[in-house]
Amino acid sequence: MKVRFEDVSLNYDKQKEVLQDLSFEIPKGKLTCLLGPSGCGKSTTLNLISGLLPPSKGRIYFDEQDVTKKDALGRRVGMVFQNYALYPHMTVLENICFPLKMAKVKKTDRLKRANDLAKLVHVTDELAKRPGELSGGQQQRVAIARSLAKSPSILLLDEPLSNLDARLRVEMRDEIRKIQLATGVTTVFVTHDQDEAMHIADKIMILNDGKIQQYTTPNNIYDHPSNLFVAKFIGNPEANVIPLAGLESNFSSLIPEKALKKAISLIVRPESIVSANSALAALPLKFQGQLVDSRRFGKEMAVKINFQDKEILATAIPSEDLKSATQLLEFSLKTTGVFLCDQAGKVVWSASDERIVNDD
Ligand SMILES: Nc1ncnc2c1ncn2[C@@H]1O[C@H](COP(=O)(O)OP(=O)(O)OP(=O)(O)O)[C@@H](O)[C@H]1O
Repeated sequence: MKVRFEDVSLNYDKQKEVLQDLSFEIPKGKLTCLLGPSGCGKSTTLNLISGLLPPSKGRIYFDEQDVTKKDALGRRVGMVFQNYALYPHMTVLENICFPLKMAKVKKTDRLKRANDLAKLVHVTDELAKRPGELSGGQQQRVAIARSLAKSPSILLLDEPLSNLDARLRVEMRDEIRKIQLATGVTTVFVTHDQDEAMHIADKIMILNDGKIQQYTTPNNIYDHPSNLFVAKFIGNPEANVIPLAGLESNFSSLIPEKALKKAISLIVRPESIVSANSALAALPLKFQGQLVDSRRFGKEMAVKINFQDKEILATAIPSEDLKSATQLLEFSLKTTGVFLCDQAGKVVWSASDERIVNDD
């Protein structure tokens, strides 16, 4: 089932619009992540899809059917929340069966379905236990099985992994992806964790302040951010932002004049700064900066450089190229992860495709 929003707005208090004129389509059978900082409107968007909240304006479609006025039950969505919301007095089997019991599905049929789902989410050995006897990860598996029991049209997951420890998060993240691929259910997954979204999603919608910043594949988001917000929000450590004033002449042979005129900042990912003599230095640019600090964390390097009176971070300069504590470092840039943006934060040039993006 695909989901379509047409100019959807929402306010909770009839004053400030928490979401403003959202129009987008969530593709059928794919996993889409809603990603953004706290308060950007992710859960509100999810609740509009589920029917728990009616929009203040606009229309919502499931395939071609207008569901704007339908409630959550009528939309047949499955929901999983971060706190699992399992019934503590019921066994795992009873929890998974519960939605089917409410729907008056025959006992033999619901037991078969529950057993099939338990197998899918790997909780077959826990069926007789109560939620209190399970780990967080196991509880979340049961919650997912329960939400899938009635073959929902869409599965909605609201920060489902945030109560789990780091290792379990990664394990469950991969597990959810496998379950989604095995069932083919259209899934919307809310997270504020970019790593989670990058690993699990077919498409990522980045929200900020109630507006869509960019909506595309994880690789596109990383390689071709549409604006400064996305470029800084995605990528860890964060991209460096350097004022372009005084550097324009370095770029004049590389960049069309029109783009250069508009550009005010250079955005460079830390891994895109390389030693000038490196074979990876793909752009015909050379800069000098003062080494401020360097640290190695296992396979990772963190080199701080004072450049244009600003401290920037480089993670791809090898320790062999660092000779003295305060040396002048000559560095260059890779073609990937290098962008120019204008006053409004819009990316107007991207080194990786050497074309003007957003040329209007
Ligand atoms: N029931 C409500 N009444 C009034 N304002 C609300 C309500 N729920 C959310 N908001 C406001 O709407 C905005 C979006 O909230 P929402 O919960 O959708 O954000 P979010 O991106 O899911 O945040 P988080 O990651 O912190 O859960 C926030 O400014 C929030 O304060």
